[in-house]
Amino acid sequence: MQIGMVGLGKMGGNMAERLRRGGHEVVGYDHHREASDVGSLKELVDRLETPRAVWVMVPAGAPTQQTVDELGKLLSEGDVVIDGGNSHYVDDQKHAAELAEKGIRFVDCGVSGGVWGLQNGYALMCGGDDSVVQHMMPIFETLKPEGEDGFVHAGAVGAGHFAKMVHNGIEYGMMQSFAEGWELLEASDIVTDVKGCFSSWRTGTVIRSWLLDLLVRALDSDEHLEELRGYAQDSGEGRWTVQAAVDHAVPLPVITAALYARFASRQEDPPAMKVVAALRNQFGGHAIASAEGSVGMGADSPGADVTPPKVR
Ligand SMILES: NC(=O)c1ccc[n+]([C@@H]2O[C@H](COP(=O)([O-])OP(=O)(O)OC[C@H]3O[C@@H](n4cnc5c(N)ncnc54)[C@H](O)[C@@H]3O)[C@@H](O)[C@H]2O)c1
Ligand SMILES: O=C(O)[C@H](O)[C@@H](O)[C@H](O)[C@H](O)COP(=O)(O)O
Repeated sequence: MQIGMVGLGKMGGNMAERLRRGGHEVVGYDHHREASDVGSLKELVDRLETPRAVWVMVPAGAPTQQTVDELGKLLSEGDVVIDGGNSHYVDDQKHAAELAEKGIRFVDCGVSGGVWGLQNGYALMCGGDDSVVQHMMPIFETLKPEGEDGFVHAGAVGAGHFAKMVHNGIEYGMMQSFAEGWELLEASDIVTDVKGCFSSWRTGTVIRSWLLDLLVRALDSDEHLEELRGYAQDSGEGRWTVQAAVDHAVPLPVITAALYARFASRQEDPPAMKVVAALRNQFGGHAIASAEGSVGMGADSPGADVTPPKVR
């Protein structure tokens, strides 16, 4: 099958390669000219035979919106746009409606597998009409991992990215759980081979998993993660998962805590904890750490000369 790929970065570049290896013809376009087969989105569209199929694999938000807007002007009735980036499912519903005005069909496709997908295949979660999903099946079959699993047509437009969003929420919780277990083991004196524990858990245990394999891989190159800062970004999926949970009144304490742990990781000196320290000092005369780094009540500490209330 012939397909256009917009965005040839870590994901789109490897996906184009996997599709080519699978016998498909791929025309790639990226802002970075050296990675591209064509010089513009218009040229990409002109190179494809109708009905055309264009896979969008650029960052979610403005880059995806801009690409969908431009494709809406360039494509024709019967053509297909697939958004494989980590877009918010709410955006899918808007994009599908905009493209439908010209008879252009839309599929949202959550993609998982990261930079390992070229060799392992990409897990795919699709949303859209059955007819257009069936039409694109040769592409999905080549991208997905071998075997029966690794592909789902999750529902109507938006369902693919909704499923990917929840997948990523689970990913946040699992990673945070490994992280906390690792910190506790490192802090203890009892266990002297922390990496050995994680490595041994890869076989036979209840928690054996790909994330565990990847953690052991990271520890193999930096056993105590001394080369890293404890700083974690997020690109939206966790926030949207928590927002959807609020909308549906579904309690997600683990995923929410994992998201908040990332926010906390970016704070050098957490402002909220200043309030907690100030209040402990006010009511209990408890020690505070000064901005300069010393710890203590200080000569002018209110706790130093306050007579505590009598306990009845
Ligand atoms: N990296 C992952 O593990 C992973 C996994 C699944 C999904 N995703 C999603 O896939 C998408 C791409 O991720 P990535 O990791 O390949 O990012 P990336 O930054 O490696 O690549 C994005 C590419 O898109 C190009 N680009 C940006 N805007 C463009 C535009 N308007 N027109 C043409 N090209 C444009 C950039 O030049 C870049 O080469 C994102 O939505 C991301 O969230 C990433
Ligand atoms: O399933 C996957 O392949 C990953 O989840 C992938 O989608 C990507 O690595 C996330 O974009 C990271 O998301 P955060 O930046 O929110 O951690």
